[in-house]
Amino acid sequence: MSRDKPLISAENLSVRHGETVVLSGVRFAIRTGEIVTVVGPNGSGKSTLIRALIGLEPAATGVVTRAPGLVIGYVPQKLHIDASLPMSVRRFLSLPRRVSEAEAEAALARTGVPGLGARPLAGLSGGQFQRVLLARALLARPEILILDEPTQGLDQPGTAAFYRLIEEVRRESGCAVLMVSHDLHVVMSASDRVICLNGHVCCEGTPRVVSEAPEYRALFGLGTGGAFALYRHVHDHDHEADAARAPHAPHPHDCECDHDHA
Ligand SMILES: Nc1ncnc2c1ncn2[C@@H]1O[C@H](COP(=O)(O)OP(=O)(O)OP(=O)(O)O)[C@@H](O)[C@H]1O
Repeated sequence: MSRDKPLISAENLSVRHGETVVLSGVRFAIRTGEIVTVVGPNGSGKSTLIRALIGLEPAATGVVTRAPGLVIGYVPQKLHIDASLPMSVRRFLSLPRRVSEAEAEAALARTGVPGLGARPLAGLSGGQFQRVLLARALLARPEILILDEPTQGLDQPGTAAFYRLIEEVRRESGCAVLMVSHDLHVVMSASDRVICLNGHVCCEGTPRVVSEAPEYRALFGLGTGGAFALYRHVHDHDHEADAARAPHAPHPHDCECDHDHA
């Protein structure tokens, strides 16, 4: 696959849920080897963007293009497992492609949960389950890994280890990584590019410096980071055209981007 051609791209992408415009005018591209992180407040359309890029949500306007035959390893934000489902971790790892015992165990070891193969899927802790989901995604040998809030359920050391693992996977396999995360200060050090979403692409850029700043507290209420001060902004959108955006979504001018919307 050419390094220059995007693996996935979108032009003027809008997505509706019913009458509500959840995303509007999104331009996006990710290329081989890049780690791109999507951040934004709750309800800002992050999961919707991911799902639209994969083809799980139809575009209301615009177009999404995926490289022909692109192998995607997707870890969704939520995967409901019926507690009565008698499925072992080992069997789950063989869906949809059958993998050998050795491959399955290597993947589990890689993601920090060796020896879990015989356990019932429904009996795993949240953190173990996330790691098993990642193991399954890696077994597909993806050209792009797409992770929607992959560290939910992981403790702090687990979160840091998870991002180190993602970087390792990228380094070794050269795959691209697209993820949604709220762990901004951790993500900042591991991402090549950050996209701030707020119903549209509010700003995007390369993380430069890690610092403490009030913007992050104002936006996410967590009091750490200040990651929004780190973005090198590309201000390529028209806030006047946002009239039709979701009424419940945060107003674009509420976005704590480090630039002047006037
Ligand atoms: N299937 C659906 N039907 C109707 N509305 C939906 C549906 N899925 C999402 N929405 C709405 O679309 C908006 C964006 O949702 P989305 O899940 O993409 O946000 P998000 O940024 O990923 O949020 P979070 O950080 O809470 O995960 C929200 O207002 C949500 O209520």
